[in-house]
Amino acid sequence: MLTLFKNNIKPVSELTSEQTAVEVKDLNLWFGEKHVLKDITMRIPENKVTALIGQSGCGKSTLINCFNRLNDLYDGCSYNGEVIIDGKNINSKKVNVSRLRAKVGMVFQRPNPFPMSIYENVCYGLKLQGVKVRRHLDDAVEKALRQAALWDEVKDRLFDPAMTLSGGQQQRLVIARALSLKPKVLLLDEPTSALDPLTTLFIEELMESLKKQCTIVIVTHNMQQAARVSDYTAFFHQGKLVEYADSDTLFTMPEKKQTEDYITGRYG
Ligand SMILES: Nc1ncnc2c1ncn2[C@@H]1O[C@H](COP(=O)(O)OP(=O)(O)OP(=O)(O)O)[C@@H](O)[C@H]1O
Repeated sequence: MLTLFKNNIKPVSELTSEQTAVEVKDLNLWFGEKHVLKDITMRIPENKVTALIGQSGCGKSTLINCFNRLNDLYDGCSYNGEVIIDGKNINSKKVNVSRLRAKVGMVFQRPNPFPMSIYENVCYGLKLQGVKVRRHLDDAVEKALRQAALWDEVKDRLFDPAMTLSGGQQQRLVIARALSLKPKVLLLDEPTSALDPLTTLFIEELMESLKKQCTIVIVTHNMQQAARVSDYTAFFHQGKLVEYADSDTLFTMPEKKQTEDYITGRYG
């Protein structure tokens, strides 16, 4: 049996719970009457990049929003099934949602820095958590900005408004803001679709280095990007998980015709 793929990438069927950052079990979600996620079961491997692909409206964003309970913000949303992170079902009513959202960071398509300085943006979450000592905040800000490959560009202007940064810098700032809380999982919802090709490449390289410290889940419409950056890829259609495999296999030998049609651009 072939168990060792390149870069230590195992087939998804062989992932154990120790190697899993997020385990999704029989997850169903509705917006009102509309059944949006249908019986999703999958293991998202730790310290890897997993890409979610599929036609617009198939439920990719809704699924990652289940990993930090963002769907709770929408009236009329209901769900059942389990999402297990750190051995706990985060759908349980007992879960502290603020703590969960620190552990599971999120970056959206459009950079969304807060209207405050670069420095204040990065330490915003830490201050909310009660960190007050200036030296601790300084250290955390520098560390997060270095991890997001932004430190050299902003170290002399930390107290400038974040809005004075370019789009690509703003996106890295938002990544630094999430990293300052040492997330276990970083969710990226089409993080480069508003950026130019060079900045996109920069963010893609960043993902490769960040996966050493956290698990990355990226929603993308860009097949080349999914093939380039991800270790695993899941293909969804109309709320169902159609195929999930290591990316090399999914992009070169998909099992299902539907997957092949999508990745070769025959539909979608
Ligand atoms: N807050 C909401 N209220 C009602 N319906 C919603 C809400 N959010 C998403 N939907 C619906 O759920 C379905 C899945 O949407 P979702 O945004 O998850 O798809 P997606 O695959 O991420 O699409 P895209 O690639 O266009 O971002 C769509 O039919 C969408 O209209």
